[in-house]
Amino acid sequence: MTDRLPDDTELERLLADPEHRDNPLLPLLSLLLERDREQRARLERLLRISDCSYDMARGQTQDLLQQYDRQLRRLEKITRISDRYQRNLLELNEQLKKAALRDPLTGLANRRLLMERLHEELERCRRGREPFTLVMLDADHFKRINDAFGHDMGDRVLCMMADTISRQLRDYDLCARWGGEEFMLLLPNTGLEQATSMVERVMEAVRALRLEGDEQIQLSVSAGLSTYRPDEAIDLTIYRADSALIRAKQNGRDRLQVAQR
Ligand SMILES: Nc1nc2c(ncn2[C@@H]2O[C@H](COP(=O)(O)OP(=O)(O)OP(=O)(O)O)[C@@H](O)[C@H]2O)c(=O)[nH]1
Repeated sequence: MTDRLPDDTELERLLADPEHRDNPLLPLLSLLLERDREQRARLERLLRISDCSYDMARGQTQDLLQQYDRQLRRLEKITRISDRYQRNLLELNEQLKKAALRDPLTGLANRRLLMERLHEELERCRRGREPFTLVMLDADHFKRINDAFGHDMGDRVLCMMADTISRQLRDYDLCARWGGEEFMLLLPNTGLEQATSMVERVMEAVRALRLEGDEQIQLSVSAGLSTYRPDEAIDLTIYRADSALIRAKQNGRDRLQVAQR
């Protein structure tokens, strides 16, 4: 007798063999064979179903992983965009802040920045530092430049003047555009004598400026100086510098005048 189980065909052949026709177990064995077939068929079906659901589950997992990857890439992109956007906003904010404190034509400090710096200087003076000097500068006969060469050339001359004046100053001085063709210098820690020689240097530099295409035009500025008196209102210092400037103009222009006491 062999260990191997007979397969279906062999079993059928045995059961159909006339030799076993009278065997009382024949109907039972036929039934058992039938049941066995059914059980195997059921088992195969179950295995197929389980393979199928495994494939489905694997497919779904891959789909989810791909979706997750896509979301991750999208998120990275959004983060990059938002970082860039924030950086742009910060830069824009900085530029706006700067623009709010600068004169758009000459790039000099505007009145607002000047007033901020003046208040800082007042604080320093209150803490016992040397006083500062204010200088009001005004281009002489500027209307003639505009009339003779046009407003655009007038603008260029103002920029040249702004640049020339600024170059004569120290790092901690400030040159602001006060109005039209008027500039204000804030010279911290500077008494009248030192301020006077600085302004003479500024005036000399302006005189040396030449307009392209017209070497004959003589540019000049008039100046009014006033040194801050401890505890006075800043408006008063400005007023005295302005009055000195008016006198410089009245006295013939291209000169500096020191504020009277
Ligand atoms: N091109 C140009 N001209 C300006 C600007 N701001 C003011 N001005 C001109 O500057 C001139 C100032 O004229 P005035 O106040 O009569 O003074 P001025 O001709 O300089 O004469 P004095 O100050 O008395 O020496 C005017 O013609 C203004 O139009 C500017 O931003 N650009």
